[in-house]
Amino acid sequence: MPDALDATPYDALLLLSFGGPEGPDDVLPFLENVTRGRGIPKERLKEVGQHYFLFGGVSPINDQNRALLEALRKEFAGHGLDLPVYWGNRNWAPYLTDTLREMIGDGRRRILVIATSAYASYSGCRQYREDLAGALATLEAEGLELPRIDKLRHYFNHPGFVEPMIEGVLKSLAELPEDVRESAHLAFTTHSIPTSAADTSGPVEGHGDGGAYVEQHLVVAQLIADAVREETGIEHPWRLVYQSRSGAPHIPWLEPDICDHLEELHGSGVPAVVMAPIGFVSDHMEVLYDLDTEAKAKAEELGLPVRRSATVGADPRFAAAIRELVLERAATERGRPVTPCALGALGASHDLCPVGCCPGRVPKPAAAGADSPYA
Ligand SMILES: CC1=C(CCC(=O)O)c2cc3nc(cc4[nH]c(cc5[nH]c(cc1n2)c(C)c5CCC(=O)O)c(CCC(=O)O)c4C)C(CCC(=O)O)=C3C
Ligand SMILES: [Fe+2]
Repeated sequence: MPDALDATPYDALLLLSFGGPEGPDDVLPFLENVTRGRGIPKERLKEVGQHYFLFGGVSPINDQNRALLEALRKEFAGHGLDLPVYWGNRNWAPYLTDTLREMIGDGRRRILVIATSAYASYSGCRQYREDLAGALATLEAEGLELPRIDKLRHYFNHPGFVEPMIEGVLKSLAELPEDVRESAHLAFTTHSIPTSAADTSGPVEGHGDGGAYVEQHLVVAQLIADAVREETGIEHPWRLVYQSRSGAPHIPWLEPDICDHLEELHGSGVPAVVMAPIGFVSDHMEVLYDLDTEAKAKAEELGLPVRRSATVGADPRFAAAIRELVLERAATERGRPVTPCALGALGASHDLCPVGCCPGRVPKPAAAGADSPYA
């Protein structure tokens, strides 16, 4: 089975992430990088800066990515897969452009990218592809010969992403006081985005009514709720809710917010809630602040027992899923027949984002899609 070890034509994997500050002096420059040109109110920025200062100015996302890198290298080595793994970020060091420059220097010509974002949307997909294009433009201007870059498909419905979250929800349920456990609700949370961005997420055919973003999250929520019912015999009511809203208040974003949802559940007599952050790949600031600090404070104020379930982080099953996704895509690129692995109703997502997928407000070049100006 030589295929099992063969990532040809790829000669490197690039873990592409958001980035985050590593100390107090990094916080404001980081926030400026994130929000450049997108009209986020100053008050919101100051407020978000406080979230970071509360944690010593250090975002947990970098250590999460270091752990995932280590898990990936171990997973690849353990399976005899000789594929170097690099790491670059959109908004903080190690910056994507610097990592790509290093990769070119190391002779990498066919790079496969895995983004730490599992779902379709402008913020979760095209923006990563735009930053890839921006980095390629910079390196081209430096006279470097550009590598070819592909991006792995969305993996929200891959068992290696979903199964650790099922286990996490079961664990959180088990941690709730016994007398409220059976009646607990599940609140699946993800990053709120403007409804206009949600409606245009994914390929053009699926636009409208929350688009691929909401549809994909609903599939994951249903998969987890079904698995929990199978395991416990209890049908816990659930809802997809949102967190981390920013932007001007008059622009509609996806709702309800997790804190409003907790209030509503408490008001209608629900005795306990498990918050499951299915929209995120690791326990970064949106999870540690928006859920573990803010939403838990709201729950405490209400006297509502809540637990927050785990994200996949560097779970070995997630590392194995990434190895499988790499080999699957490599085989596809070699023209081999592949049965892509995916759970639930939607099936495997596209390998190549089609033209018009997850458009931004302002058209910009994006790499690793059908509309890429690069090879
Ligand atoms: C869909 C989505 C994901 C999930 C997919 C993915 O993971 O990529 C995500 C992840 C993240 N978002 C993060 C941080 C921030 N996001 C912001 C702002 C925004 N996010 C948005 C969307 C998303 N964001 C949007 C529509 C905005 C508004 C303006 C804009 O379009 O830019 C702002 C500005 C201040 C604020 O308004 O909150 C910050 C600081 C961090 C790092 C956390 C850490 O440091 O540990 C991570 C992983
Ligand atoms: Fe964000």
